[in-house]
Amino acid sequence: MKQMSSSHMDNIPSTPGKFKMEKSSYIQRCKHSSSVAKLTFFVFLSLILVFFFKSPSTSSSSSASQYSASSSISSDLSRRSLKTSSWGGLAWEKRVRSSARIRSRNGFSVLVTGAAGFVGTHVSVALKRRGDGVLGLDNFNDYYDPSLKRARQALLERSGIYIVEGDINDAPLLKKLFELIPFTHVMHLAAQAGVRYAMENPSSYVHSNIAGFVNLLEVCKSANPQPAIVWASSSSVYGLNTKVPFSEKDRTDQPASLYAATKKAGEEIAHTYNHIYGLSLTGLRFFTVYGPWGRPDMAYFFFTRDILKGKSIPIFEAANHGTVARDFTYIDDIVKGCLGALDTAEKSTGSGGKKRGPAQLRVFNLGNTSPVPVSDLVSILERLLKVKAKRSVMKLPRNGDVQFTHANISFARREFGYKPTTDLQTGLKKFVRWYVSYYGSVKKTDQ
Ligand SMILES: O=C(O)[C@H]1O[C@H](OP(=O)(O)OP(=O)(O)OC[C@H]2O[C@@H](n3ccc(=O)[nH]c3=O)[C@H](O)[C@@H]2O)[C@H](O)[C@@H](O)[C@@H]1O
Repeated sequence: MKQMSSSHMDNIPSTPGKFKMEKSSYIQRCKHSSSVAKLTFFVFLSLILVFFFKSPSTSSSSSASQYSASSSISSDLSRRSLKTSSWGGLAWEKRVRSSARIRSRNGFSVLVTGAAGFVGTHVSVALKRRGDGVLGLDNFNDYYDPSLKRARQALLERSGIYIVEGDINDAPLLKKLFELIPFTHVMHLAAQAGVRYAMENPSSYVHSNIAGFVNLLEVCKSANPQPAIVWASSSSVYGLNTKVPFSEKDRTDQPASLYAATKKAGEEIAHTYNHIYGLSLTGLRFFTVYGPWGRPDMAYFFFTRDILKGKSIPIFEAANHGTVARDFTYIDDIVKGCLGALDTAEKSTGSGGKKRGPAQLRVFNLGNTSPVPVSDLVSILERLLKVKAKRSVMKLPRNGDVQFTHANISFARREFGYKPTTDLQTGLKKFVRWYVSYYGSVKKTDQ
């Protein structure tokens, strides 16, 4: 097994694609047209295109709300992105090759989807640091502040990692990447995350976590060689289970949110592609991952922001004042788990879309094994920020949250020595240090 490197980045500074309009080519063509009829036609066409691309459900800013677009529009968009997306060309291919170049003996070449995301950024840096070739893929959607994703991208660029801007639903783009690079592994982290947002925008979960995953697997199964795939599932698949700690052997057929249901669907889809095509697939059930460069939609992150702003913090509690708790897991421990899973992933067995023998299929819990009540999380933040939180205790809303998570990690420990070492207090200290350095120490930060 390769050495696992830690990814301390606390001190250094998934979803429809982006569509760039090529208005100028139309304008130029209009200029050179001798026929008035042609001119009128092109102006008309341009107006339609401008209207189409600027309409709220299809704007190039890839807004979170656009996911509610109908499936016919989104598949139409995927096709359009081929004509208008900015990838391709010799300079682009050179950047792709250089980023994916392996720099250590027996190194991997890894396609990291969701590379501008929280876990994706940390995993990419750790892989690069140990000499693996890393190519990122991300659509930079605005489910949360895209400027944070751009800052992570800048961080990766400084490590020599290029992020291709595109969507996992874009099959021609994925095929092109596999044509250029014989990836040994795919670290698939692009997803629509967040439990509660699934009630607001269900189709974004289907688009990224189901359609996008299938699209990626379709390309991987036809690639030659087929890569081994490690991908992000979620602790939320344990749903309404009450037996703790959660073991991989437990039932996962009672999801409490559509998010959880799409991750569970991903696990079943993984089974199918493993069974039919011989793809090596490892799903990682992450337990509430937190840390520097984290996701602003997660409680520890926006609690920090709101405590500093003097805003009140909604702390959920279950019926009869029941404790709501999470097995919060620090990002560096998760990175070690991801690398351990990659290092022990066996090769896929198929080629040219045909299975040649049985392939590895695994699912692991990656948690911290010590659940902490949300109210204790707030107390730790108060101490670290030296600000008293305005607590507003409220009933756990019925929007997908479960009361309790707790990982049994013995399988990951046995298979690749996974052993989390960061408790919540230590991890949050690193997060707060990063938060203050990133957003400034001003208490009334506004992001
Ligand atoms: O473990 C996982 O698989 C999941 O972990 C997190 O989901 P969650 O644990 O719900 O994380 P947060 O949204 O940060 O919530 C943490 C805790 O704070 C509580 N909370 C959240 C929001 C709020 O306003 N108040 C509040 O008390 C939640 O009920 C939960 O117990 C991530 O958001 C998911 O993407 C991920 O898949």
